[in-house]
Amino acid sequence: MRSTHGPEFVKGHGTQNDFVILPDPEGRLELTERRVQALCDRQRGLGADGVLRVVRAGALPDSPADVPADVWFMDYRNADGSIAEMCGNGVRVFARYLVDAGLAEPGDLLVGTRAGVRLVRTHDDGRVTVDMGSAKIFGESTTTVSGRSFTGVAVDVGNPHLACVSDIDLAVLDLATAPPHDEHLFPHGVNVEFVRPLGGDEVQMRVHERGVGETRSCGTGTVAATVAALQAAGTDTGRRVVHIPGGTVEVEITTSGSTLTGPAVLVARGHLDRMWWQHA
Ligand SMILES: N[C@@H](CCC[C@H](N)C(=O)O)C(=O)O
Repeated sequence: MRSTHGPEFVKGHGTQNDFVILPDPEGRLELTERRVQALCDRQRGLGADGVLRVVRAGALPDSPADVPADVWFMDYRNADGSIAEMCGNGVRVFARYLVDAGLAEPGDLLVGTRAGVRLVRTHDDGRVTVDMGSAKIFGESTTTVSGRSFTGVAVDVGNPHLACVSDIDLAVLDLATAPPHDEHLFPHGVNVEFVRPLGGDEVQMRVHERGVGETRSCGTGTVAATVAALQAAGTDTGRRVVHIPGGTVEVEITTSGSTLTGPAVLVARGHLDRMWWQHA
């Protein structure tokens, strides 16, 4: 009987921001927009917020010049098939996969992304810390959700964010559709965070992700939310514990950069059906 096995996959999540991981060291998979959409579809596919292809940087024709060829590269795609520069929850899950698969030693390792190389540290308790680089404010903007208008800061975390701090009950927001954004400030779209300070160093956040919709967590979004919450508190460095619908992460902003710490979980592994993959 002919094998029905198609490409190998692993399913994982970081605070319930979930991913299909596709090991493809030599970059042989034809990962089209339609295939990414099919994989992420929660009815006709495996279901996920995004896809993480595991490929050597040197095997990817469009990998950034500053990523060494032998580094494992996180080729990240949103559920709608679009490419994004960076994914903070994805990097943690990606690192967990590398260690689990024996492709990297536990502890410190490097991951290539379209936003540059990131230093990642896996911990024995299942958490992973990512050096997220410097998160830069590049403007101020507004959006409207559920008839309420919000002002926020535009933050570059490798990818673009609008992080809006307010005291309103986040549960009342309808994030079923994308909040409108300023096309001039965000010509390639934007991830939008709604952030509520809870007192002390804790904040609550909900997010609408570019190319996905509302997700239960967004790692780069939690960094943007922390930058915005710190600014609202009159400072530009510090730490925040960010509560998202899918769990809790910790973010630290320093004068030179930022770190994100949170869980990374591998859930299942298997093979896609060969016929399904061919027709996806
Ligand atoms: N979920 C991610 C962000 C994924 C990319 C984002 N949707 C974009 O298009 O920029 C995270 O954890 O950071």
